Amino acid sequence: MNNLSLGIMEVLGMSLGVGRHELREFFRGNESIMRLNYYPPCQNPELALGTGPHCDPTSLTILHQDHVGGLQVFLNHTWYSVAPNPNAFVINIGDTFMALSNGIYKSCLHRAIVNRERVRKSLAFFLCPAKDKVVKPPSVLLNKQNPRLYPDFTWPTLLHFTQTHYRADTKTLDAFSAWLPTTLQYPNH
Ligand SMILES: O=C(O)CCC(=O)C(=O)O
Ligand SMILES: [Fe+2]
Repeated sequence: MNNLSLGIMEVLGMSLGVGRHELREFFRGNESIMRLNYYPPCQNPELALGTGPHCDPTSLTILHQDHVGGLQVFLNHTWYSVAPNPNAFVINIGDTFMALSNGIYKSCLHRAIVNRERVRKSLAFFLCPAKDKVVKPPSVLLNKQNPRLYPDFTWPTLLHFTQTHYRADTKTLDAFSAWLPTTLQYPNH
């Protein structure tokens, strides 16, 4: 998974015009997380969600769904189901990569619904930068027309923010950018 995520970073780096090695290098020694989600059957699936709407605060998510299905993404005011395919991964951009690409790649709002009959499992690998890496876009992505959108930060600070101050949604990076200067002023915040 780690190798695959770094390979995807090479492709994303090439698509951004920053070259093949820069992002792979950035994620060297990464602090990635693997999570198994287990969704039991639910008597009232229309009243419950398996995972509520959120954007992943991490950099890149590689998600494996089993054959049951339940992942949905939000696009143009509509929730779309992502067809389950146990032979494929779903690749999701997270907020940290949105910041790293200076907003060129966008994180996407998604959720998981439950159903009445069947257990569902999904496996998610989240690529996250090493603790001390400062998240800032490569300089080739910045110019007068494309100024910095987000401040410098490190992954543990964003993780702390989303775990204790804010439920990750489409506005996480904006809320984080507003909150960050207050923590520098009051470090125990
Ligand atoms: O179970 C799923 O399909 C989605 C899970 C998810 O979004 C997450 O773990 O961040
Ligand atoms: Fe997610």
